[in-house]
Amino acid sequence: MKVIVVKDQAAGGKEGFKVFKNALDNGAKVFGLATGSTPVTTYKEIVNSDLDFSDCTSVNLDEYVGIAPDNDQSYKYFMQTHLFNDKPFKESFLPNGLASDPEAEVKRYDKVIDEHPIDLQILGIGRNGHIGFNEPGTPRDITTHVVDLTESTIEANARFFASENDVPKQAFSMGLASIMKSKHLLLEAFGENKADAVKGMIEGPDTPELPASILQNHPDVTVIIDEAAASKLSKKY
Ligand SMILES: N[C@@H]1[C@@H](O)[C@H](O)[C@@H](COP(=O)(O)O)O[C@@H]1O
Repeated sequence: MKVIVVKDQAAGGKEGFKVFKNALDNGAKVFGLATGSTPVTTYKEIVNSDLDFSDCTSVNLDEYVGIAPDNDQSYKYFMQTHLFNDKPFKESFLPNGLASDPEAEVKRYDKVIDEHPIDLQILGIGRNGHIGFNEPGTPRDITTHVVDLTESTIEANARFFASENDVPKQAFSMGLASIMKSKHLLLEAFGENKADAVKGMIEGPDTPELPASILQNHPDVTVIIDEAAASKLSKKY
């Protein structure tokens, strides 16, 4: 893993932007995208740049079950407002939170990923070490699936909703096996509440109990963290 420690999230956004620019300059056409507070500074740098994705495809990591794409809590809405309105892609894929047949939706999304191999996938990390919505204990050979969200994730994501009760209890998520197939991975983490997960991911045992530790097995991972998220690492990077 290439670990880059920056002062704060704003600086992290500038480093993240460089990774996107470099991928585009080297011919990347398919970008795996993530939501949450973590990637927003990277998306902001992209929006304020002259990077052009009109010839590219995006494939998002996850979406809540039961939420319509135009609902302002959907990940689709998040992507529109934080990136797509300013930087349109040729085509953009997300799981459909309203799919009436979840099994068929899972299959459809696996096909999307197979037909659009991801060149660069950006990831955040949950406080419990989840990536996408692959919670602790998720089998590592899993592709797209429906996840029952853990209490820790529901509580952490409640800040985006009126109350904790409004947070959906399930989500569609790209699986760990799908994520690991991406050519290049960029994981960002900012803030002290990510420090334990970051330590486990980089220095801890490679275990399904900390899903992000699977990245230790990927040949091309860039990790961008701020000083607070790096504060529990024993090695200096
Ligand atoms: N499914 C998302 C993840 O993709 C995200 O990385 C993580 C961290 O969120 P945040 O970036 O807001 O800290 O939580 C959510 O549950």
